[in-house]
Amino acid sequence: MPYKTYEEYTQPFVDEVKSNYLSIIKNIGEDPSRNGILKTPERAAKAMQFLTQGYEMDPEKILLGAMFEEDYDDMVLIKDIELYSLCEHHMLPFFGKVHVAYIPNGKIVGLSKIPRIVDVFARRLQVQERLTHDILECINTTLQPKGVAVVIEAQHMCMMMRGVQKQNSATTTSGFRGEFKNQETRNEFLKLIG
Ligand SMILES: Nc1nc2c(ncn2[C@@H]2O[C@H](COP(=O)(O)OP(=O)(O)OP(=O)(O)O)[C@@H](O)[C@H]2O)c(=O)[nH]1
Ligand SMILES: [Zn+2]
Repeated sequence: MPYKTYEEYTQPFVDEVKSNYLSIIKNIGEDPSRNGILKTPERAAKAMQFLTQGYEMDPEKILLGAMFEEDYDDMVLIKDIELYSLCEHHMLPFFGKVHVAYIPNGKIVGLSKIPRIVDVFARRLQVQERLTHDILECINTTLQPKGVAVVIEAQHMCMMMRGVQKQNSATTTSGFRGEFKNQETRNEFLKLIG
C-alpha cells in the first residue's frame, strides 16, 4: 500500500475541526460568508493541525535515528532553541527559549535532533513544567547520558493578552538529572546559558 500524502493524512482532522471553527466564528458575531474569512475555518483548522502534530510523532525514534558512539564526555550544550507551544488551559501560545545540555556516556546524538524533540513535545497542549520534564526524560531514557539538564524561559499569552495582563513577566522552569545534580556541573551549565 502506498504511503498517504501529508494532505490525505491530515484531511479528516481538517474537515472535522473546520466545522468547529465555523461555529466559533458565528458565535463571536462575525459573518462567516464575508470574503476575508470565507476560508478562515479551514485555515484555522490547518494551523491547529500543525501546532498539535506532536501527538503523531515519536521523539524517542527521532533520537534513536541519529545516535553515534563517541568517547567525548564533556558537556554538550544546545542553547536558545526557539519554543512555541500552546498552554493546555487556554489553548493560547506560550513561547520562549529552551536550553538543553547533556554529558555523553559513550554515545552522542545528532545535534538537530534536540530541537526536533523540543518541537515534538511543544506541538501538543502543554504546561511549561511538563514540557520541561518531557524533554528531560526523553533524552535521559533514550541516550542514557551521564547527566542531562533542561531550562525553559517562556512568556504566556494567557497571562499577557488576557487574565492578569502582565506583559513583562517570564517563567523559568528547569530539570536536572545525573551529574547535573552536582552543584559544580550545574553552575557551569547555568553560567554558559547566561
Ligand atoms: N503552572 C502552569 N500554569 C499555567 C501554565 N500556562 C497557564 N497556566 C495557568 O493556569 C491557570 C489556570 O487557572 P484557572 O483559574 O483555572 O483559569 P483562569 O480563570 O483562566 O485563570 P487566570 O489566567 O488567572 O484568569 C492560570 O493560573 C494560568 O496562568 C503553565 O505552563 N504552567
Ligand atoms: Zn493559559
